[in-house]
Formats: sequence, structure tokens, C-alpha cells
Amino acid sequence: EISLKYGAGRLGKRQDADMKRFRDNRLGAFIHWGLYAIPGGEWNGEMYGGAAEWLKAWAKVPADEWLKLMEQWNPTRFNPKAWAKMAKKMGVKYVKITTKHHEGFCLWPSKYTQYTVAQTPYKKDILGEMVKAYNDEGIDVHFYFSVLDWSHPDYRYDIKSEEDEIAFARFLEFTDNQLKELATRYPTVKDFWFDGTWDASIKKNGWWTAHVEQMLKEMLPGVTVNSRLRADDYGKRHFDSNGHLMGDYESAYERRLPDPVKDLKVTRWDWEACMTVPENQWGYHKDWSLSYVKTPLEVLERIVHAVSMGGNMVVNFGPQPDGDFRSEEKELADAVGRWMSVNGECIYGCDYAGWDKQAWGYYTRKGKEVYMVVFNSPYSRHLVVKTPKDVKITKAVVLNGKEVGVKETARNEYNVDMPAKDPGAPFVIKLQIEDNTNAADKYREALT
Ligand SMILES: COc1ccc([C@@H]2N[C@@H](C)[C@@H](O)[C@H]2O)cc1
Repeated sequence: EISLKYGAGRLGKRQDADMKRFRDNRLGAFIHWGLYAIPGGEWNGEMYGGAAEWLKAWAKVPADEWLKLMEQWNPTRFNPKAWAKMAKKMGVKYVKITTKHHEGFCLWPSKYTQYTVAQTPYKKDILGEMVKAYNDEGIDVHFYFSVLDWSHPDYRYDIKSEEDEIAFARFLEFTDNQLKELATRYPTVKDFWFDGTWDASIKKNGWWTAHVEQMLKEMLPGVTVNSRLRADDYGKRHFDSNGHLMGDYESAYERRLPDPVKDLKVTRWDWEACMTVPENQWGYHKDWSLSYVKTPLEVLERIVHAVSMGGNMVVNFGPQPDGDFRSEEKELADAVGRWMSVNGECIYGCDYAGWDKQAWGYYTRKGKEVYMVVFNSPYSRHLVVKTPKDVKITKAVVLNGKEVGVKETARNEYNVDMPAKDPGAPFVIKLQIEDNTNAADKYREALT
């Protein structure tokens, strides 16, 4: 290994109470809300199919013209209590809020820039209202923060001159000040999820990313920080030059998931995925017909897929400029919540089971309990289960339902019966397992 000053600060998973809470929460929601919600993907009468929160870039709008949208920021239907109730009903345990996206508009009254809610018709500290409302519902709050800031004259994409050095140093100090402001004003925040950290200017300042992680952890003991913040001495991101994960969890699975057979390496560290409901819209877009919109079942399968591989999943919501949610998102929250209210025990506090993935769905595990989360009903009416060498299944019960038959069919292989009445929707079977080390050896492998 090479010696690094700004590499991973720790080897292996964090096992303290705050990280266990982050991990056990498993299901979160993203809130992408900013000036971009106002145009909703449309500029000067032209509709842009790209991500709505990137409209400034697609339509090549100068910063000062884009920030004039502040004059229209007045979400009259914003009701933080209703937002928190919606999240609670969905069964999310935490909400990640965009404090400041690339556009540079701050949802809190930052004293380090004029581009904040305080300078809009709305005036009030919208971030503070959200933090209180979610916390009052027992939901943890995580902060999304974009280092990339299109509103700030000192931002640099790369450092190519002494002038760049000086300007970017000012920018990093500005960013430190905003982060300290967020940590001071909202001390119940549990996590900082950094974005906008891919530019050469940041990669050339790996030291600063290590300093930010350290600064936040000194100010808020226990707080978690994502790997996307971090660059090491050589500009290596997420994993340092020795291959060790930086930050507290990997945050590279954005709109994609690791393969349950080929990518089992991810089970060795903590990770959190995030996903959009349309193909690629984080901020509010007026026209969701421009791409495929995932059904609640497709969202649910991605949530289970992540947990089955030892990861968290954050489902995105892009609130309307008026502060209400579009009907598709309300329906999604309701559908996921209904499923979670019956089957949540296979998600919360669960982890990778270490069993070979089968076609019918996914395994999750909590201690001695293994859950089968069935998405695909087999024509055979049997769910094939292959257990690790020294494990046998003693019982199988449908969550909030009846026991189903389990038949040993070969060494470490079982047929678990489908419920007598097909549930017609994804369902969960809870397995009781036992140590099987001294089983009668009645099976014989073929000599070939
Ligand atoms: C250049 O590609 C991207 C893609 C997405 C992003 C941002 N990350 C997501 C979590 C959203 O905030 C999106 O705007 C930034 C750059």
C-alpha cells in the first residue's frame, strides 16, 4: 500500500450506533427542490427532455438570468407537516433534502450568499421548516449539498493559473462557511450527501475533502458522510489509491444497482443507492411522458434489491413549485407505504443473507431470520431455495399469513410451497433455519 495523507480515514464498516441507525433505516426519500422546479424543464417555450434540475445548462441560461427565478419562488401550497406525514406513511426512515443544488440557490437563509429563500417572496427558512416537520414525525434528515455552484464567481472547473488558485481558495472557504452554517443551524442532521465533486478542481484538492469530513464529524459526532465527497492525495474518488472506501458508505449507485450475482463485492461495505421514478428527472419536470415512468412495483423491487445486497435505497421526489407533489408521486408513496406496512420487517434492520439468488426474487436477513421476498411466481408452484452447506430450513411462514410446506429435494436444496391462494402481489416468506453441521449424509454426488 502507498502512504496517503487524505485517503480512507477508517478500514471496514463503521459499527457505531449512528452508522447502525443509518444502515438499519434502509429506506429513504430524496427531495430535489429548487428554482429549477419553477420552469420544470421548459425554457422560452421550448421543452427540454434532460434532467429538469439541469435546465440552466441545457438552455444555456446565464447565472444572473437563472437566479431571477427567485422572484417567483413562493410555494403557497407548501405544508411541511403534510410532507412529513406522506413520508411517514410511505415508510421511509429518512429524507435527504437538497439544501443547495448546482444552481446555487439555498433553501436556508445563508448569510454567505444573496441567493437564498430569505431573498424571495417566501422569505421563511424552508429548510428549517422541513427539518422540524420530518424530525417531529421521527424521520431522520440528511442534507444533500452540491459543492459545484453555478452562482458563485469563484467556482473553478479546473485550476490552471495562480488566479484560479486564489479564486478557488476563496470558494472553498465560502463552502466551509456554508457547511458550518448548516451544521450549526440544524444540529439534528444525521448525514451529509455531497454531489458536484467530479471536477478537476476538487480532485486537485483532495486535502479539502478530507478536511470537510473531519470538520463535520467534529461539529456533529456520529454524522455520516458519503464517499462522493472524497478525493485522496492523487485525486482518486470514492475509493482511495489503496482501494479503500472513503467516507462512511459508497454513493456511486445513482439510477443503477449492483448485479446480485456478479457484484457481490459491494456486500463488504456500506452503500446507498438513489433512484429517479422517470428515467432521469430529479427536479420537478412538467412532462413525465418524455421517458418511462417506473411503476410502484418497479420501485419496490429496486428497494428490495438494494437491501438484499446490504445497501440502502433513496427514492426521489421532485416537488412542484407550488409546494405540492404531483399525483404520480403521491400514489407511489401510498403504494410503497401500504406494502411496507405489511412487509417492512424484511427491509428495516435487514442485510445481505449470503444465499445464492434465485429467479423468484430476493433474500434479506436479520440475525437468524431469512426472508424470501417473492416478485416472480413460478409455474412449478415451488420456490427453489439453496442453503449454505451447514444450514437447514425448519419452517416457512408467509408474513402476516399462513405456514407453507418445505420439502428437502437434495443436499441443501428445498422446495418451498407457494401460498395456497396466490397473493397476486409481491409477498414475503419468513424462514426459520437451523445449524445442519452433523446432518445424516444421505446424499451422494455423482462421479462424472
Ligand atoms: C453529469 O451527470 C450528472 C448527473 C446527475 C447529477 C445530479 N446527481 C443527482 C443526485 C441529482 O442531484 C442530479 O442533478 C449531476 C451530474
